[in-house]
Amino acid sequence: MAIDVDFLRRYAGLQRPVQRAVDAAIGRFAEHTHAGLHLEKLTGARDPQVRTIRINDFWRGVVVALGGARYLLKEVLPHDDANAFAVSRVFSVNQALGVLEVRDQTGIEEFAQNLPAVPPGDALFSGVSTADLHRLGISPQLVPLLRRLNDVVQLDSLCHLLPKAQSIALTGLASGMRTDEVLHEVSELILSGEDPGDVDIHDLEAAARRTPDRITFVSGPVELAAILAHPFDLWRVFLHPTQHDVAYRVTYSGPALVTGSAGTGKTVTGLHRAVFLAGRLPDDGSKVLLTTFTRALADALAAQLFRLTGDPALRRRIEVISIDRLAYEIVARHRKVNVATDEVLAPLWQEAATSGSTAEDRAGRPSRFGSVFLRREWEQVVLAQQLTSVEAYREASRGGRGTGLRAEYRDQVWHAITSVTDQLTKRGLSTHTQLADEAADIIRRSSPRYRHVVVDEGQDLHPAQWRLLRALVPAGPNDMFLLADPYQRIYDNRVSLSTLGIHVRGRTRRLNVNYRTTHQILELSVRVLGGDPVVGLDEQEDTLRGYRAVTHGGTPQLTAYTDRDSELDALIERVGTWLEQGVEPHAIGVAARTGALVKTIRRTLSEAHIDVADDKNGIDGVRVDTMHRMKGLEVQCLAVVGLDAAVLPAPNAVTSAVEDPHAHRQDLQRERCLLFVALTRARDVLYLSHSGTPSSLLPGTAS
Ligand SMILES: Nc1ncnc2c1ncn2[C@@H]1O[C@H](COP(=O)(O)OP(=O)(O)OP(=O)(O)O)[C@@H](O)[C@H]1O
Repeated sequence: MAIDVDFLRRYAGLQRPVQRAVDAAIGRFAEHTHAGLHLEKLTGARDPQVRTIRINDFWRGVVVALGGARYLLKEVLPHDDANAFAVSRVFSVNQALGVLEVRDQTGIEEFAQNLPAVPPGDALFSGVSTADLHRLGISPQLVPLLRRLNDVVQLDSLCHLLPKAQSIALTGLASGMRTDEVLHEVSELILSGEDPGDVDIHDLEAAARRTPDRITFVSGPVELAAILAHPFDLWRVFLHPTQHDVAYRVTYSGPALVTGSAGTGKTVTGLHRAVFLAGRLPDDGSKVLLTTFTRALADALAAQLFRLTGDPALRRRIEVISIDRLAYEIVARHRKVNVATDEVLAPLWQEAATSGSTAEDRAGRPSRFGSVFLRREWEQVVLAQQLTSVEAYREASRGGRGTGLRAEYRDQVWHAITSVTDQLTKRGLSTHTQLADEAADIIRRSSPRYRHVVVDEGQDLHPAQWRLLRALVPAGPNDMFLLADPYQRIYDNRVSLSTLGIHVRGRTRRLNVNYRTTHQILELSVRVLGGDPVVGLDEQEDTLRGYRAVTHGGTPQLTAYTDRDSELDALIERVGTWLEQGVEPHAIGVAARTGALVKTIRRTLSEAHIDVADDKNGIDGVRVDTMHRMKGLEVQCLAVVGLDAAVLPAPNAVTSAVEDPHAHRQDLQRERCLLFVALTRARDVLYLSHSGTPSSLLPGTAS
């Protein structure tokens, strides 16, 4: 049995007793078809393969016979609507794309009757040959009618009755595109450019299997019940053809990298991959590691995994844990671990920056390096390359770290760094990055722990974390499945996987369709990025060509206030309106650049009696967080506030252009990515505000 996405959407909206009646009817239907009983056909049906089944006195299901004993559950509708639907629809295979299509045949016939005759030579498609229409997947039965259209207004009315692919193709042709351009566009939009292989227009089942974004096959009642239990989570069941192909490919000969910008379903694809791999593991205790950047994201992954598979045996084979936690646990099995928190580290770096030796700058003045510079140098150069001596540091390449450092500066920087690391050693403290390398060493000395690893949010991992991941799984087919978006890199880790022994060449795939945000929100978010090229984990320049959203909505609103108080008053009103409109508190988010501003907003909303979420204490409410902590999450309505020139880009996170122009550009780009991450968390509604001068990162303001 197969299920259509329309059926599931409709089912989700039914009252529970009706849902139960649907469940029972499907059960009876399955038994009857197994017993070889046939459903009664409808008189006057345009397509003899369409039938209906009784749910109760008021509701009926619409079913399509795909051939053999296979049936597609297409719809569930009130009695009369179900009959009208079933009588009018025709199911067929698109001869160009191989996907299953449905058209409103009765509607098309009525349309044809009302169409005025067209004088010969004046027809809309007179310049397009029948062979070309065929090549584009237009149903042969439609061609005589298409020959009678003489303008795009008529075409628009007809398109509502046609399958999506055919309506896209005809609209493209009517707009003056060439046949090959239209074919390319349709194939991209419907199949993501995949080759459908040999198409048999009589094989409805094969066509249904080529339509995984609309149709899913279930193996039996258990799987069916699991799907019906969560009808809103369409992602669990319907994957876009590219997502499907990427997640369910039987073998990648080595590490595979899936890129795609915000909301393209990387996480969803990674979850499906983890389940697919787990399902193929022998029952000998082997495991899949599913890991990500932070604990909050790992918790979100675990919750999604729980919804994706109800099979406890499968779930046991997938370990979901953040990379920091994993490193900690591995090391903690060998020695007592105390993690150096930011509260401990910040003053240490501050002290290193303000005391210790100085070197002379070019003008002969004594100079020191700032704490942010020193800390980044330690993480991005010293720890990244595992440098353990000043000699090694003097020789090290500082690729991506801005202008060069003279030898005497390097000695000074090394001295400052060791003053901090000595302190850490003395106090028995380790940072997460240090723990990752220590854990990698431990694993290398023992043995790999997993058969496969799946890594989400890979763009922000540190080389030490990649070394750990590499050690955790033996190199070979399907060893590593990596998901990353270089446009969402919001920390400073610039990694080349190949230098870390992770070779993805020839195994990179791209997802382009954004399922989360509206076209309007995406358009604004992409403008924030500013068009500077970014380099991915595979060292290739990334591009946003083809990146698009499938839904439309209102234009994001940017509002200016003279001061913060009025901005926050407006925020209270905005959030209040969303709540009044029935948006659940946890589906509302508020993001700001700094922790201080987040604190103020939390307090302000609480004082206005709006519940604010508190994960630590399990309190549900509006999620108010920094842009960094919004990474990977999504909400229905989002307010991004405090977008003032003085706050974004954050002055303390951007090296001055005078000090280091290269680092300055990189820092600005990172701040842009951060704003991009924040804006793309919004599903339906995005509200932006600032006090005083707006941030230069907002489109339309000078940068
Ligand atoms: N094939 C699909 N059908 C329906 N919804 C989908 C599909 N794929 C993804 N989605 C939905 O789109 C949203 C984004 O998916 P997901 O979080 O996997 O994207 P992502 O690429 O990991 O995003 P980001 O990088 O921004 O965190 C989710 O709400 C998800 O349920």
